[in-house]
Amino acid sequence: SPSAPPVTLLKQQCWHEYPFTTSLLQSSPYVSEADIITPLRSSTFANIPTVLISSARNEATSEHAPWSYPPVCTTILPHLSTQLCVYTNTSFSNGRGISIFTTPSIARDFANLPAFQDPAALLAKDVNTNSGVWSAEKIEGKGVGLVAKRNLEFGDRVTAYTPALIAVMEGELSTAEREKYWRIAIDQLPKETGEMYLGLATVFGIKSVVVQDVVKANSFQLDVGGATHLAVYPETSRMNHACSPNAQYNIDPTLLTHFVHATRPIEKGEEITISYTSPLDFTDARQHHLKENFFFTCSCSRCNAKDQTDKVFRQMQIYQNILNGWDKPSKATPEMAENLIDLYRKEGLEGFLDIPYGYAALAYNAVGNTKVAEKYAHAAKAAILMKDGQWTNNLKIWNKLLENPKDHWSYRYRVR
Ligand SMILES: C[S@@+](CC[C@H](N)C(=O)[O-])C[C@H]1O[C@@H](n2cnc3c(N)ncnc32)[C@H](O)[C@@H]1O
Repeated sequence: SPSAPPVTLLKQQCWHEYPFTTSLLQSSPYVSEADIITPLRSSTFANIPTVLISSARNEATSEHAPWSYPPVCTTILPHLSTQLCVYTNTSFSNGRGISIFTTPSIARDFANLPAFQDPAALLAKDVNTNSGVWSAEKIEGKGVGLVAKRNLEFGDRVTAYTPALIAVMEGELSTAEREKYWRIAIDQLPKETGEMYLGLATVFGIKSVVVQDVVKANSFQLDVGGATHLAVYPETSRMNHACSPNAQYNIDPTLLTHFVHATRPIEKGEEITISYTSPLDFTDARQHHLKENFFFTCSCSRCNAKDQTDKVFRQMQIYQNILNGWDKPSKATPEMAENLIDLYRKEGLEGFLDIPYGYAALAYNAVGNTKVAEKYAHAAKAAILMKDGQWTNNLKIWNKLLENPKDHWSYRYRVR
């Protein structure tokens, strides 16, 4: 009979936890209100090592390949024990260009990615091509947002873009120093890309630190070379937040590309939204996160129906706890997993269905119904691909079950 180590196995797999570790729209720690109140003074530079800026506008030479200019670097920073430099490739993706502020060693990691090594890889996936399904328009109370130009179905692609700027997270430079480097990064970009960047929304509207202000309002987290970077995708950045978003995003780190897909039918003229915070949280926590990090008060349908939303969320947690418990006897049933799926749908959480689909796959397998278990394992995989992309380990969990559901630890576990 199959071995049954479910509790520890689930813990190791942590699959029930991953909604809380999704890479969210990232609020940058840079630029604080203090920067507005206290004008930047020369004393800000007091403890900063002398900056070695080479002439940034030299002719491109193979000496710096794949970078179009000689890297512009700080001195070795004490805590990082390395320099940080601006690297720009102006011909990246058919002349869209890209600038990266990172360490020399991580810059080499970037340069080795398929995004740089294999331009056909971006073309093959139609990256940086206008999908024609959205337009950027003014939305009452939200600034600019993306609106559907035609009806969209589940799974339709909305956007796929590479960033204009990627900057490593560090706490060593002062706001003024950082701005100096990041400004070079933007100035070295092709004109159109640089202008698009500088036209994006800001949080504080402070001209002297505009490059960081744009990052504050618009960056996504991207992990490369073992370090967290902030990335700004100008077109995608126009997408506003909703706690029941109709689109879901994932970032492919090998292509540096941010993909967005529709998670339910979207009508022509409807706003296309993603979630900036975990929608699997109580309303106060979501509101707090949005206010603290993105400086707006969310008035989406779920926030406006706080009592109802929180009541449903509580019920979802109860179901999930039962379905995730593998002690016997158990109250978990396939019907409970079906109810959980319904609640996710009713709350407009179609982009997060990988979780209840996963519970359903296990709940059906646990009573020996391998056919329906397989159906839900496939559905969980499709949802994971949309939410976490193809590189996530979470796919392996369901591939394992699909190899042979009868050999899986969960098979008939609750009827034995
Ligand atoms: C990434 S930008 C989104 C695009 C932005 N609306 C623009 O005009 O470019 C994030 C900013 O948009 C605004 N925003 C996003 N979602 C919103 C919402 N649901 N309600 C109000 N403002 C929102 C906030 O000012 C937030 O800091």
